Amino acid sequence: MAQMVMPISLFSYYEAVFPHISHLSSLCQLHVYFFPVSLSLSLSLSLSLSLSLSLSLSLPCLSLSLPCLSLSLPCLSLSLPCLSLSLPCLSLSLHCLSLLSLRCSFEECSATAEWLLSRTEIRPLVGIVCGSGLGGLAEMLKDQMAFKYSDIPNFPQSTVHGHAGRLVFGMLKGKACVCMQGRFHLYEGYPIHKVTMPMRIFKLLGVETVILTNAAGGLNQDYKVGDIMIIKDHINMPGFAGNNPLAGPNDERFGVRFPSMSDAYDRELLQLAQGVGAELGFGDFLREGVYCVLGGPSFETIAECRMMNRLGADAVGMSTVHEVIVARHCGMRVFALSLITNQAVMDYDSQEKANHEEVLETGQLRAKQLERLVSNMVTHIEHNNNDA
Ligand SMILES: O=P(O)(O)O[C@H]1O[C@H](CO)[C@@H](O)[C@H]1O
Ligand code: HPA
Repeated sequence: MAQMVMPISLFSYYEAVFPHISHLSSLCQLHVYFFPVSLSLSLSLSLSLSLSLSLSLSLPCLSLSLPCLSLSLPCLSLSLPCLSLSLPCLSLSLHCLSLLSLRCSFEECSATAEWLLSRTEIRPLVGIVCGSGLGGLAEMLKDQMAFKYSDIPNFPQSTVHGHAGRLVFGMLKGKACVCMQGRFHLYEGYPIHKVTMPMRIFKLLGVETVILTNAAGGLNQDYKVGDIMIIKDHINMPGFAGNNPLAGPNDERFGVRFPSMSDAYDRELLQLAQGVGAELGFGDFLREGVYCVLGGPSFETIAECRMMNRLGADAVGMSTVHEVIVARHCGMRVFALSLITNQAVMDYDSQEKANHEEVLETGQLRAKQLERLVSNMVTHIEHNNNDA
C-alpha cells in the first residue's frame, strides 16, 4: 500500500547514514491517515533511540510530510521530509519491522556467534549444511552439543519437512565441526540475507571450510536417481534478476564489494572428493557438474528444465548457491554436493511428477554413502586447511 513508502524511505536513510550499525530490528512505525490530514508517529530503537512526529496535509493521492518534532537519544538523528503516496480517506497501518530484520549486520552475526561460543567449547573449522532429507550427516558428530534454531538469537526457523532445525557442534574423526541440520530457502519467505546469515555466523565461529549438501533434480540425461554430483559451478537464476545475497551496502569486515565467483568451488577439495570417492568405490555414481538454482517452491516446468539443460546445468534445486556466494564473500573455502533425488521431467509424454516425498526417500537410500564421503573428506581436509 502507498504508506509503505514511509518506512522504506526511513530505512534507506538509516542505511545511508549508519551503513554498519543500522538494522531495523526494533523499528516500529504507526501511521494514521485520515484524509486530508495524515499523522505519522515512529519510534525507532536501534543504536539511537528516537521519537518523531510528523504532520502532513494530503492531496487525494500525494502527500508531503514534514517531521515537526524529533527527539533522539543518545546520538545524532536527522529527520528528512518524506514523500508518501496515500489513497484517499482513512487508512491505518502499523509497520513493525522487527519481524523482517532486513539486514544481518556484523554486530547481529557477532552477537549470535558469541552466544554460541559461550555455550560450547568446540571451535569448529569445518561447517556442514545438510540438504533435504540429509540431516543424518549431523548424527556422525561425536561429543555433540546441539542448539535448536528457536533457541539461538537472531536465527531463522526451519519450516520445511526434512530440515530438523538444529545446529550441532561436535567432532568428526577428531576434527571440530558445526553442522546445520536444516537450512533456509528463499521460498520460505525469508529475505535472502537471512537465508545466508548462518554462513556469516560460521565465519565468525572460526569455520574455514564449508561443505554444503542438497537434494536436486537431475537435468543431465546421463544422470540416474541416486547419483551424487560434486558441484563444480553454478548458475544463479535469482541472481540474474538482482536477487543476490550481497546486494545492499557492503560491510568490508565480511568481504569485498565485488567478490569473484569463478573460483567459487575449491578445486583442491573437488579433486580430493574424486579421490576419496574412488577409494570408497563410488565411481559408478559419483559425478561432477553444474547446479542451477531457482526460487521455488514450485518445481520446474518441462520447458524450464529443457532451457536449463541447454544452458549447461546438470542439476536443479532451490538452495546452496546463495550460501556459497556469502561463504566465498567472507573467505571460506567451499565444497558442495548434490544428491540427485529425482529425474527432472523433460518430456511431454512422461507421467512423472517431481515431489518432495520422493526427494526425502532418495535421501534415505543414499544417506550412508553420502555420510562416508563427507566424513572421509573431512579427515583429509585436516592437512589442507591452512590456506582458506
Ligand atoms: O536444497 P535442499 O535444501 O536440499 O532442498 C531441495 O529439496 C526441496 C524440494 O524437494 C527444495 O527445498 C530443494 O532445494
Ligand atoms: N527441482 C528443484 N529442486 C529440487 C528438485 C527438483 O527437481 N529435486 C530436489 N530438489
